[in-house]
Amino acid sequence: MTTRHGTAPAIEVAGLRKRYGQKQAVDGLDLQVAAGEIVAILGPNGAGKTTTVEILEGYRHRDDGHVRVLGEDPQTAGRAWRARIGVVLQGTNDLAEASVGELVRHFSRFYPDPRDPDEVIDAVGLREKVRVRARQLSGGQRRRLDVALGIVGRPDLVFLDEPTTGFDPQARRSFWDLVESLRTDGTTILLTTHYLEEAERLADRVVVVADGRVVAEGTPDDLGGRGARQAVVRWVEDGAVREVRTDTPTRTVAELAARFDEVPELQVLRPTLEDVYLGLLQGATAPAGEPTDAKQEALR
Ligand SMILES: Nc1ncnc2c1ncn2[C@@H]1O[C@H](COP(=O)(O)OP(=O)(O)OP(=O)(O)O)[C@@H](O)[C@H]1O
Repeated sequence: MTTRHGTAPAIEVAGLRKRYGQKQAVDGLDLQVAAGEIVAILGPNGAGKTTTVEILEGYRHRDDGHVRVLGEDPQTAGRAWRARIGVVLQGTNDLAEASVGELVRHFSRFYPDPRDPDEVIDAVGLREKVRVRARQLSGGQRRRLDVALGIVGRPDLVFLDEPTTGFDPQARRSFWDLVESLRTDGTTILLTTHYLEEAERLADRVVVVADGRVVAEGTPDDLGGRGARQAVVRWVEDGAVREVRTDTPTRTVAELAARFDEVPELQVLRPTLEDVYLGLLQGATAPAGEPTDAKQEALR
């Protein structure tokens, strides 16, 4: 992959481990992120996502494993390294008396080649709030400010830990546009999210973590063999639901179209990323819309 920072991986993690007391939060996690790539880490609550991200950001020490972020060990990396990293902290309350405009301008001064603070404020949709104090913002607006502070330094690598939690749908869409523009700039992004649609929309690659380990990874289209799954064509005939599982749904639909004027209640179902994700977590995957055995019996 050719980016403004060459071809060295942005993140390399092998055998990462972290324990809190009796809890093995990260248990042999491996991860590679190429420069310019957008990777989404998915996983249930408590899977070890935030712990991993905090270790990569240099905010938490690991017990074991190899970690390199932009070529350096985050535990020992210095200020020049930190200036290349964009961190979106979760709900910090420091500086809450300062206004949006003051904060973004203030943070921009810490970096050698910052983005224009006004452009960043526009990009996160806070233009109308530029004179409002941080503590007077709503939860979603506060989160957008956190994102602004994370990207104003024009970082090479941005960590986004659940960036759109608390966003309304419109704010989420404009945030996705913002991530797309960071992608165009060649920024590497590691994000964690519980929104499958967000991962599907933004990520080049999805990594599923459970119990502190990677259990699956792939592109959003191919995760868990999703692309190779058969489609289910379903329709109603003689008052009963009929369905066919097939690799060639277009042909099936064409055959049905030849028999009916309009195929009653025609549906073509593919497994969604959420179906595949939930299936992976259960250790067994099921195609979308696949009836349970009992329901299938009833359909026959
Ligand atoms: N500072 C801490 N002290 C003790 N245990 C912790 C600490 N931080 C996290 N844990 C535990 O480690 C495990 C992993 O937590 P982590 O926050 O990394 O998970 P997560 O995947 O980010 O979860 P979520 O989706 O809920 O944010 C959990 O069981 C959590 O309770």
